[in-house]
Amino acid sequence: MKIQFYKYQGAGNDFILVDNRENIVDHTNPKLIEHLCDRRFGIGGDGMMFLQNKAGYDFEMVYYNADGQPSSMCGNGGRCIVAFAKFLNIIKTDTEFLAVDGPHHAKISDTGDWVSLQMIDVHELNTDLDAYVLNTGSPHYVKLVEDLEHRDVFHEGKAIRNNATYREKGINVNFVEPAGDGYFVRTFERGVEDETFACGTGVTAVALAMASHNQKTGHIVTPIKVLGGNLNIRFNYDGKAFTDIFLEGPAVQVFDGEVEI
Ligand SMILES: N[C@H](CCC[C@H](N)C(=O)O)C(=O)O
Repeated sequence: MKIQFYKYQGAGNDFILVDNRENIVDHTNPKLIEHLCDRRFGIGGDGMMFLQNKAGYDFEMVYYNADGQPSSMCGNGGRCIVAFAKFLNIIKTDTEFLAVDGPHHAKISDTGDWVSLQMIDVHELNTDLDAYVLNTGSPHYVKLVEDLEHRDVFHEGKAIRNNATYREKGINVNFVEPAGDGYFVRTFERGVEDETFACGTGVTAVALAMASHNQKTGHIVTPIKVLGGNLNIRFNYDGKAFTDIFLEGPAVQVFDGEVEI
């Protein structure tokens, strides 16, 4: 069977999207998703998403990592599926959709390429030696480093993701250093098992952890540079809970096509 697919990227984190409102694709086949995400034998992507109908919401986001396995929340994927929903004329500039971590509100620019996605509130921030560990819809490890540009993020990130603490469930590993009035972040992503050009739930985790690290409270806006561009995180922090968290940035349709599945 041939299906229509659309390729999107959000700050270089890239995804294959399918309009599955007619439920034509059985996406419970990890080998198929893994093949389609393969950058040489398939379309290529950090993950794959299916837009589906859901009573009470504009749509449902079903997300898989590049390894073909169902995943926790994908922030950049959430921003891209909102742009996809606008492209499909399902929404205009505001939306409420359902994802694996619950309902999400999002706004999209009239031009359809800038999306502000509300993330779940965060009430727990733990530490692991000198790193921070928190869940922003996906689990994240955040470590302040120096000379990030020259660090071996793949091997250092892979080692942490597979150590005795995290091996079983995995974790996304974010390395961060101050840059301008924000931060530079590089991420080794679970389920991609490689460094990606951006990680939305990851930069969100970094912004929250850095507010706590610097003991900043109130309404905070954190600009973050990633390999694939720039993202912005806005949130409220009272010293305990992080609320009204928005991940903002570009979401661009790169190409579309048909693929035999
Ligand atoms: N790899 C992540 C999910 C995708 C996260 C990332 N692409 C984002 O933008 O949040 C995990 O397995 O937890």
